[in-house]
Order: sequence, then structure tokens, then C-alpha cells
Amino acid sequence: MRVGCPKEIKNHEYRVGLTPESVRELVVSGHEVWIETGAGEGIGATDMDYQTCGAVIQPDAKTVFDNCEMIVKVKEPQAVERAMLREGQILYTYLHLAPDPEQTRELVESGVTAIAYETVTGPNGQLPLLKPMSQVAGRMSIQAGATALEKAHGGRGVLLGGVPGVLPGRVMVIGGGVVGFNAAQMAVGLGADVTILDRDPEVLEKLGIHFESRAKTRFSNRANIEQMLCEAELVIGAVLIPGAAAPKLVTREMLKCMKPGAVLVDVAIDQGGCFETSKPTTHADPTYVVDDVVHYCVANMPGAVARTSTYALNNVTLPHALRIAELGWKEAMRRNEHLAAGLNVHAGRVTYEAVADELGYDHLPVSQAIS
Ligand SMILES: NC(=O)C1=CN([C@@H]2O[C@H](COP(=O)(O)OP(=O)(O)OC[C@H]3O[C@@H](n4cnc5c(N)ncnc54)[C@H](O)[C@@H]3O)[C@@H](O)[C@H]2O)C=CC1
Ligand SMILES: CC(=O)C(=O)O
Ligand SMILES: [Mg+2]
Repeated sequence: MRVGCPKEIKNHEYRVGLTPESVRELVVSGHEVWIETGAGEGIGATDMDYQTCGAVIQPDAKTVFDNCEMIVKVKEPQAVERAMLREGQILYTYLHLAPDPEQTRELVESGVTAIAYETVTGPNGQLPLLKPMSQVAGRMSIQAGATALEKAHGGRGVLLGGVPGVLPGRVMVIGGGVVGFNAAQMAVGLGADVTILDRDPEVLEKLGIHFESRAKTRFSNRANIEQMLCEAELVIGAVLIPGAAAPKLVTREMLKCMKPGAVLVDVAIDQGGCFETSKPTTHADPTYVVDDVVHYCVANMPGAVARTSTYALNNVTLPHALRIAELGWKEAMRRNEHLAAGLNVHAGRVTYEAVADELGYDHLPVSQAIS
């Protein structure tokens, strides 16, 4: 199969879909790989590095999109990229369709076969292609929140760890999955006063066993969220209902009780955000203020630490890319139900139920798409 990888064009997105090392694995397996010139710049990989691994360098994205059977990317295709997709082509990348009706419509209209990293499953209900980026974003959320809490950045002027004689900042993490766990680890490491809320008792139990007295856990309901919001300096939004739009757990009304200069970091913004007042921001202009509360809502946080993120992502995306290239997407999905869970759009139909429900499409079950 001819596999293509364009340069990412989202604001301050420095990751790349394929590392030179991944290209080498594909080429050794008998595939051809076309890379847009400069695609690896953000991770310090030159065109020469890719060529040494067997890639063919192409001058622009259009040449790659027009001629490759599978496009491997990181972020959801931007409008100019969507216009280059076609029926019969495979798109393998993050999509986050539920909160994005425009992207969904254009993918449906293009006829492309779109596989979303974030809904590919693993054993025990895990999302292994989302996990490494959630680890990165969870860890970054505390860095981002700590910076936003500085007075010069509009924050309350609180050091999360405190100092001897002055209490640490209070960090509230809503959602105790991968993002929430990693956020809590960083916040605990800084010496902050950390509470994690989740609605899954098993998640709360695991967090309790791991953190012992270093972090508190609390059941997630309206009353507990409201009470904790009034006390928190930093709130991390880290909930997920796979493939679906994030539930709005913090309303605008609830911001009224928050301390002026408190910070909300909505990591769940890629699924629409879990705070009512969230709207996507970029690394170029990451924060805005609503009712004296600073909001950080960058939808591609891991793009800022592109080297770490690209390698972590390729570790989990490459095995499926190799199988798709070897067997074709249908046969690869017939043999692997976890990969099949990644199919979101195919030949003009929405194949992921939560996306179809959210955006009002008829749902075509994956089993029918691959039969
Ligand atoms: N902004 C960015 O750059 C990035 C965003 N993300 C996003 O972060 C979000 C979280 O991802 P993960 O941690 O990997 O998901 P996860 O599935 O590991 O964890 C989600 C947690 O939310 C909990 N939850 C669901 N409803 C809840 C509620 N009402 N109250 C409290 N907890 C609730 C679940 O029980 C689960 O423990 C996703 O939307 C993901 O796409 C991930 C990476 C980068
Ligand atoms: C998960 C995601 O959207 C990202 O890493 O950018
Ligand atoms: Mg206020």
C-alpha cells in the first residue's frame, strides 16, 4: 500500500503522524511511504532522515493526499485537508467528531473511510491510542494551570505547592481516568492539596489505593462539584464518555462562587469541553477570562511537546497502521474488533453510534460496513 503523511497544519501543532523509525517499519514490510517535505521539522526529523528510512519526499500536501491510499496524521483534518479526501481513501488520525458537525458533514460527503484513534479500544475498555496523549495532556494540565495562576497571566497569584508557613493551592480534578490520574500525579508532586472526583466507584477505589493520603477522592455529583469549585484555585476537566460529547458538569452559574483568578483547564475540550463556558483555544492564545475565572482550553495540548508526544503516539498507532497496510482496512477490522471500534465514517455513513446520535445521522453498524 502507498501510505502518505502530510505536515500538520493546526495552530502550533508540531507533531507528525509517522516518525522516520515508523516509516522504516512500513517500508521493510513492503509498503511505499510518501512524506510531505518538512513534515518532521517539529520533532527535529529532516527530510534526509525520512529518506534514509526509505520515504519518498513530496513537495506539498496535495501530492500526498491525491496519490496515497492511506493518510496517517495526528490532528483532525482541517478544512483544506478535508477538501482533498476522497472515496476509497483511508484516513487514520484523531477526529473527535461528536462536537464537530462541520468536520463530520465534510468527511461524510467526501466518502472517505475515517478511523479515529480516540475510539480504537483495547482489552478492559481501555482506549490505547488515546492513552499516551492523555498521559501527556494530564501532566501538562498542571504546568498550564500553574502558569495561568501567576498574576502576570491573569491568575490569582498562587503557587500550587505553597511554601513553609503558607498553605498550598487546592487542585480539583474532575474525571479520574488517564488525564485525571496524570494530572493528580503532577499536582501531588508539586505539593498541592489535590482532590479527584469520578463517578465510577472502581476508579475511585484504584485512585485511593494508589495515592493513599497524598490525594483525596470524592464521588462526582452536582453537590460535591459545586462545593469544591468554591474552594479550588485550579480545576482540571478530565471526563470522557468515549466518542460522545463531554457532559457539561460546570455551568456558568457555578462560576459565581469561584475565587477571582482561579483557573479552569478543560482538557476535555477536544470532545466539546466539560465546562459550559469552555471554547477551544490555541497554543498561540491559550487563555481567556469569564466572570474572573481564567479558562485554558487548548485542544491539542500534546502538540507543544511534539517530540515526546510523536514518539509516544507512534508506539501505539504503528501496529494498526501496519496491519491496515498489509490486509486492507476491512480485513484488518474483521480480524481485530478493537481496531473496528475506531471506524467512525465510511463511504458517506457514520459508523460510530455516539457520533451518529449526537449529530443526528443514521448509524451504520461497523459489522455491516466490513461485511
Ligand atoms: N486537550 C487535549 O490536548 C487532549 C485532550 N484529551 C481528552 O481528555 C479527555 C479525558 O481523556 P482520558 O483521561 O483519556 O479518558 P478516560 O476514559 O481515561 O477517563 C475519563 C474519566 O471520566 C470519568 N467520568 C465520566 N463522566 C464523569 C462525570 N460525570 N464525573 C466525573 N467523572 C466522570 C470516567 O469514569 C473516567 O474515569 C478526553 O476528552 C480526551 O480526548 C486527551 C489528550 C489531549
Ligand atoms: C487527543 C488529542 O486530541 C491530541 O492529542 O491532540
Ligand atoms: Mg467570581
